[in-house]
Amino acid sequence: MAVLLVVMVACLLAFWLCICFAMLKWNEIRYSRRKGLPPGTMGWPVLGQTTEFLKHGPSFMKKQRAKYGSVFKTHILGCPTVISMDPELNRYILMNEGKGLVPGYPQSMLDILGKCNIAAVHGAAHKRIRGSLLSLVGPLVIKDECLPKIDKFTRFFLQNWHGKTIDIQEKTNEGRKRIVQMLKQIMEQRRASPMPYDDMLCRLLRSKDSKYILSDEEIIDQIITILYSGYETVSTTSMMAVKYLHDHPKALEELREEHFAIREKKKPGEAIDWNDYKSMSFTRAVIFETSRLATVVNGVLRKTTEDMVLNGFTIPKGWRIYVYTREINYDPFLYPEPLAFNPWRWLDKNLESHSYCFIFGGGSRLCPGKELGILQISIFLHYFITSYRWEEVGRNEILQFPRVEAPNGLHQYHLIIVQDDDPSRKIEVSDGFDYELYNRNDINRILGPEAACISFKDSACRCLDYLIPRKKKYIFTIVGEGGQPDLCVPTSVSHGLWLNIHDYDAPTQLVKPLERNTRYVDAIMTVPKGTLFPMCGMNLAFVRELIGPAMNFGQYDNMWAGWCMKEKAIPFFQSMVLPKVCNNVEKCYLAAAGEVKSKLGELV
Ligand code: HEM
Repeated sequence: MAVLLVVMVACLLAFWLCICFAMLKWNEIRYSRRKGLPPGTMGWPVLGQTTEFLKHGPSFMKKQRAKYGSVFKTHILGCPTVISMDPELNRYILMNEGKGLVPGYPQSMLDILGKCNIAAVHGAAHKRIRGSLLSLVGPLVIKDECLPKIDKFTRFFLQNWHGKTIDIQEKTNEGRKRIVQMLKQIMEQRRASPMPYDDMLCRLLRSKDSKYILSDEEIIDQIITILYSGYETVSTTSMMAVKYLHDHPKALEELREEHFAIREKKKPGEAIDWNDYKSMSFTRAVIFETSRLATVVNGVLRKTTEDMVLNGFTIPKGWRIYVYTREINYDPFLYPEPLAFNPWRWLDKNLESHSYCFIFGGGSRLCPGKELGILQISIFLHYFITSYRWEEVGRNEILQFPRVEAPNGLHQYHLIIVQDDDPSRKIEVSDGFDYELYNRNDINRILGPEAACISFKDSACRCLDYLIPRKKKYIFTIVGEGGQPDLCVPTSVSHGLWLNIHDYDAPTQLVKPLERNTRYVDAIMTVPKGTLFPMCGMNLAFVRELIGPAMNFGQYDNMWAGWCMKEKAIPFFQSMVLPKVCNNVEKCYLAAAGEVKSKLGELV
């Protein structure tokens, strides 16, 4: 019987492998009928290599380049695509739009930005929309109109950041429909109002230049494009600049000198003017180095409108070309020691304008918001570094692909603070912590009649933490005046032993996460898997996923109140019957732990 089963499984596996192989082969043959295509593989039918591309990003690109050279074919994001990592060809494509090339951005992006947006149009329509956009954000306008507003806004925005944890790259995700509706309403109000508003929308509505009079639909798409294109690039570059400056004190020191020199010439509260901005040469260098090293834009997309011969390969009509410019940012010939953050290299002005600097694109689609973006980041850095010293909280993960992102913002902790004394007293928590505060009244309200399981005569109220469902992998409990649990090595449970541990209060612990006592007492104890280990719930850290609901604290008041609370847990314990073989305490514990894990696991 077992042999038959093995044979059947092997046959099924072989059949499945044959199908996969046939599908891959069929997809390759389908495309190989076309002559002159670049080398490369098209992956699976329909899906192509999208999964590998999105999962591995830059390393996928490098691997393919090692196999096939700087120009190769693939199938990503629903479209047959030629990827060019060849600087010369990239430059040619950017400079020669119109000769069989148009923007090739995915439909999903065009759906957000609208069919009149700048990336959806080409030829004369592109010239007109781009001209209108430059009349809003071009260098002349930003000097006279944008700078004073950006200065005022940034000063206001940066007020009261003292002691706070800030997510500079805060995420916003508004649906197009809502924005369109809002813009339509505002446009109606503006038209009906005699008030002279002084902003981009108003200038679009009352454009005096007949070349740039846009329809309502075009105005809406133009505004959404500005919001979309200018938001993420500027916020991500600002976030990364703050990160790099934090990691490179010499660069920060030089930047501070530049900005304090500007402030010294000014009265307190006086705004930045154009000359001040123009004197910020090291700031500009920091912004360029940040954009290069972080590579906020990996490349741009184009589409062929006819069969084209590029670098000796024929690219069929309708194929996408991913002009992948990321690698050029790390070219050691252009940027010696390319992985080092070295803003000083940009003080040589020729670097900004060299032929292969594609940080802001190139050719007829060179970023029209380039100077506006640099101005916004410069003003932000000015007020930020002249007003604050800052500390990075924890070791934050930075994702590089498909977009540069700090997925957890600049927070590391989410605090559940349980106040166990008089609930009429209000605990003051400093600004900037990501926290929830509960007192006895809150616990009574949340748990209703079952709140009795949390005693306020002792310290059991801290166990409320475990009852609040959330998807955190680690739980740390720190008692007000207590020690410091430590999860700096892979650990399932770590317990503050109150031995030579800093006697900090909890908030101090949080702001000094790296401060550790080196005089550890050699008191390591190995607890075998599956053994019940009684311990106190204070100053404890554990991996929630690993420990599960079988966590049990030795003292009565530290018993995990969750056991009593969950409606499912009560009947479970009432009806639990252990097998007869459990004839000693240890066997009973183990059997009970097994039952808990299998039947109450879902409660974690
Ligand atoms: C650090 C900041 C920025 C970076 C790194 C950046 C980068 C780029 C790049 C690489 C392109 C070329 C796209 C292509 O060729 O298809 C581009 C185009 C564009 N950018 Fe920016 N950008 C930044 C800031 C801004 C800002 C603040 C705005 C706001 C107005 C803006 C608006 C646009 C628009 C509308 C286009 C399309 C131009 C066209 O198709 O003619 N960008 N940007």
